[in-house]
Amino acid sequence: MIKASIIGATGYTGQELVKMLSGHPHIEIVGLGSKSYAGENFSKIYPHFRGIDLICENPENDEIIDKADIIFLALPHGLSVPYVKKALEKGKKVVDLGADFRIKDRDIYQSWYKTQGPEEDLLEKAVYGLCEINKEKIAGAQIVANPGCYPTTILLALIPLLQKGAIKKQNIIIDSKSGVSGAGRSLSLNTHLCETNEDLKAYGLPLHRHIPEMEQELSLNAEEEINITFTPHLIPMTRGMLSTIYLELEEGFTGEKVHSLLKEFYKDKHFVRIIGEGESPHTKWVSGSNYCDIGIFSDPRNNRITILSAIDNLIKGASGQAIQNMNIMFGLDEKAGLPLWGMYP
Ligand SMILES: NC(=O)C1=CN([C@@H]2O[C@H](COP(=O)(O)OP(=O)(O)OC[C@H]3O[C@@H](n4cnc5c(N)ncnc54)[C@H](OP(=O)(O)O)[C@@H]3O)[C@@H](O)[C@H]2O)C=CC1
Ligand SMILES: CC(=O)N[C@@H](CCC(=O)OP(=O)(O)O)C(=O)O
Repeated sequence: MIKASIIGATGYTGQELVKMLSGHPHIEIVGLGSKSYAGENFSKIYPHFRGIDLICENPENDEIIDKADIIFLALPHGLSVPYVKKALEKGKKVVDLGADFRIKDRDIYQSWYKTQGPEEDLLEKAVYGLCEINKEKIAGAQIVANPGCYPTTILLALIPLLQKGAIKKQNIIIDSKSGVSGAGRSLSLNTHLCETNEDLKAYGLPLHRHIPEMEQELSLNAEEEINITFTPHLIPMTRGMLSTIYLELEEGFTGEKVHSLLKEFYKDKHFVRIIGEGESPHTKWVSGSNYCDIGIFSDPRNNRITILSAIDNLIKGASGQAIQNMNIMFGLDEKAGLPLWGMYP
């Protein structure tokens, strides 16, 4: 069995990791790191885990890293570096769910996140963990930077189209919606029931911190500097994310061709489902699952297409993708430990 520790286990993504890893055929959970609940039984924090019998421990004690083969970091950004350093020194593998290792240009990271981030030599070791695109690199990585939730929906839809030259590389406009669990478990007015229920708002304007992550990966795949327009919205749902992407077609391409191109690109990639042309994905179809569902609408009057991409922000947008990355890093079946289907209704 491969031994796993989760640091930040008491957060929303942390508890999703516990849920899926505890049913994983090749994994034994050996450590749950929590500063606020060290010494407490995990099921006391989350009673839906009654019976799991795992005690949280202070993540600053080296033991949590020493006894594991893989460490999942599910911490707010700015906190991962010391844990990653320790893990790498001890020859362990790491999947970081936060943003600290995603952006390759340190100056860009520091200006958007207002925190130091990793030094260049450490940063260089990290692979961007978008499983369907970077599988070979992930397989050889010791540290994987798990993508952000919004970037997961958007990059999975756009990268194949940029690689095949199907869309104009500029003037990409994206409108995304996220459930409230995307903001994590900590209390804030923004996530208060009375403030979010029956409300719909854009936030993070004018420039949300996921923009540089998306522009980095899009530019890499387009071999040209790409700037996007991106507006995220908060919707009164617990989980789920839908991105609506407006694109101009390159000459010779139609919505139908783009649909076929995406189908072909993802035909052997289990967790991305290209649905019928003219069909909109639902967040409910992917809720509780590791799927990303992508739909396409043609707009021939304007020579545009609209792409819709849906995930569960806590699964494909975070903990499910993190486990998929771990499976690739250890040469396991990519689907191992991940739910076959989501929750419905
Ligand atoms: N929620 C989502 O949909 C997604 C989240 N992410 C990213 O994943 C990471 C975790 O997110 P999420 O689970 O939502 O966050 P939560 O706020 O729900 O949980 C964060 C966890 O970090 C721990 N923590 C907080 N401060 C410290 C500290 N100073 N030292 C050590 N541990 C600390 C807390 O545990 P304790 O107090 O018990 O120590 C808590 O369990 C973040 O970087 C987030 O941006 C990525 C994609 C999607
Ligand atoms: C609804 C909500 O607040 N969502 C978060 C996205 C969380 C996330 O997954 O982003 P990182 O992994 O990059 O931290 C936000 O917009 O900041």
